[in-house]
Amino acid sequence: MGDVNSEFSAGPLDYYRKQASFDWRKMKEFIYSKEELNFLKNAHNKIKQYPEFLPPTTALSFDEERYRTYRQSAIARGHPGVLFDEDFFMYYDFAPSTQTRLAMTLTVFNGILGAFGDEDLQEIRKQSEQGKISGCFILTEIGHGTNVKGIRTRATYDKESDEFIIHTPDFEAAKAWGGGLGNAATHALFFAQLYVDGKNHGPHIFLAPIRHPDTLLPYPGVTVGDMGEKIGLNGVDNGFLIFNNYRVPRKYLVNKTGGVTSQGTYSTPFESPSQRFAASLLALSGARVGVIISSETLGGHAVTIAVRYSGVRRQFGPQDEEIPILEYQTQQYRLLPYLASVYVFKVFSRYLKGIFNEHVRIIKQGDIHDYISMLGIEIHVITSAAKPLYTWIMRDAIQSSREACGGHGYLKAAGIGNLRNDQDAALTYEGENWVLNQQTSNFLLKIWPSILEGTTLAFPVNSGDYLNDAINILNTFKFSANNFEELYRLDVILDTFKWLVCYLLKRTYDKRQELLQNGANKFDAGNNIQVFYAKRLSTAYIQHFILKKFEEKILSCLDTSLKTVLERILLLYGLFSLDKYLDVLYQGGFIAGDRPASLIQDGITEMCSRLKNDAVSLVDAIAAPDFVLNSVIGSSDGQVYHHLENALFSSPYGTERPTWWKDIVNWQNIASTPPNSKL
Ligand SMILES: Cc1cc2nc3c(=O)[nH]c(=O)nc-3n(C[C@H](O)[C@H](O)[C@H](O)COP(=O)(O)OP(=O)(O)OC[C@H]3O[C@@H](n4cnc5c(N)ncnc54)[C@H](O)[C@@H]3O)c2cc1C
Repeated sequence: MGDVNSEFSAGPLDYYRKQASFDWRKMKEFIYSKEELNFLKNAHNKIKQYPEFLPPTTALSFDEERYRTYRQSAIARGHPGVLFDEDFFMYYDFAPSTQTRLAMTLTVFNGILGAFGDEDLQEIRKQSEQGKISGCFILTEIGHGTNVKGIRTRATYDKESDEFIIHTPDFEAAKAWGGGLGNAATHALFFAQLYVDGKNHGPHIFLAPIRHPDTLLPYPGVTVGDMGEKIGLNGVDNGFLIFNNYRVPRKYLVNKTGGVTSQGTYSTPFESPSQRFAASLLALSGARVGVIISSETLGGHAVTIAVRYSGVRRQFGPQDEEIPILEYQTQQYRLLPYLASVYVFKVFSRYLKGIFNEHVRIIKQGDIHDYISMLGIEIHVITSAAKPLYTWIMRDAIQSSREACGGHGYLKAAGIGNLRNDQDAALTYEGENWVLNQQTSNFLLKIWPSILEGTTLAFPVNSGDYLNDAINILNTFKFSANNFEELYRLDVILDTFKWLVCYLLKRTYDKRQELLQNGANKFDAGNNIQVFYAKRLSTAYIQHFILKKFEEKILSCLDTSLKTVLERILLLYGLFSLDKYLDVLYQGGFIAGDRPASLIQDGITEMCSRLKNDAVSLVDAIAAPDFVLNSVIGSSDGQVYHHLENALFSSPYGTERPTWWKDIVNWQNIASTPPNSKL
């Protein structure tokens, strides 16, 4: 299943499959490139051959889960181009712990060495690519995460020995959370404050060998351990790392953004420390693109399970016969806007991956300043707003899917709980969502005065072109729809978002000026505009761009049946998103009276109802194979009760009497046991 050449088994989902207005195979081929479909098909065929990738038959202990993930990672490493592909981020559809591990140990570790390390470090990168060593990347410390400038690990240059002395002054300065570090990493890339002759040049990236590759024992001067059990992603060995005056050669400073000569002279190609720092952080955009694709994939799994279950599960009905719960307006509202989000996000992630890869290509051919070129900055601004939006909406998609499946959705065998726990970490890593959003809003606030002065700003990938026309948009744009026919036009929704961005930008900027004029310092003024101003600005900015890219995708569609359903998807996603801004639309006078809000809200339920009969085929087009979804209630044959029965009867806890059954019979013995006595 999942392959365009396969058929679904006949069963309870036929009712909806027969009503679909389009061919799910054509939709699949429209959303994914041929290359990606081939990759996924080969990857699925391959992993099916390994028991490590098949769903476990019993619950795994912490150590078993670790070992399983490690074995999966090793198998994936042994099949480059088949099970993972660094360039295309295509391995996100199965085994979230393994993907995360591979992303950190291969994509990020090798990517940073490749982009920022000079010739001396390329040998280490090659060894990592060949699997001779295992890397990790650690920015975070126990006491500092988002505030990278506040980290306290020190790297002091020692001219006598031509080495850096790496030191962790106390536990709060221990490097923390490194993925792949807890059990396995032989090498760590990490941020430390660079000191030369007593002067601090700020956080720089260093490399250190930390464990012997043959014995995995830490080198003297290194203490390394595991962060312990987490609420998800337990296959990933997130670790901590402490250095005790540990020495590494000078060449282990990853030096393209700033280096030290053997005479102890520091130099950087950048004009200011803040530019240098920005360039090293901009390089992390790639990992964010990975998180974006991963969360849209996990959200897609959850929505697939819930839509299929809703097509089969029946409760109540107008007459004797019960109806599928997908027929209920509430069920549609709880699932279909998220299904639409998954579609819109899939299209945007693929676009983002494309511009990111192109940027990396430019950097590889150009020089280090390309990181802070307008293209690099625009990509950073886009990923900084997209990562929070994707991960929050997919969190809601997974949670709503869980609830929409009722009690059975709460079973581990339903497959949604694991998705929720594994996806949850994405809200925090690669930039904590609330803080990351500020990167986008800060950039927009910075350019607002130039916009007011009439300077034309260039956006290389056109995410904010319309801002050059902001004054006109604010003065002339008004909500133009008076009825559904006028509302269901893509330009109406896109224009509304343009207005929202301009209005929120002006409002956020003005609010900050007001705070400053009332005596607030810059730090406080920046903090006190976040909740209802800057955060919503950042989100509106990316919503507009995502919608624009989906509209472009629709325009490229030549199949009328696909086009109609894609337009409905865009309208549903757009209206669902706009509903969250109704207060702003009223405040700014973009809409007035009760009609526009009713139109938008009725439009949402109307679009849900129009997409209802297509929902099962829409999930069929994006669904992972059954063995990947691993859900008793969400498999493609729709045989919910049959799979549920099998699961209950084959469970070791199913029909067996527990080994401690005598204690149930003689419960009074337990109750009368004196406190503190041994079991
Ligand atoms: C599963 C997992 C894997 C990870 N893997 C890695 C890894 O491989 N390498 C690595 O280096 N790190 C990794 N991390 C760490 C992760 O990157 C950090 O947790 C993240 O950057 C947030 O930092 P923090 O935990 O110190 O939170 P803090 O920065 O302390 O933030 C805590 C809270 O304070 C708020 N806050 C902080 N500053 C501000 C501000 N200026 N304005 C408003 N609110 C603010 C935040 O929004 C957040 O809610 C991982 C984390 C997890 C959970």
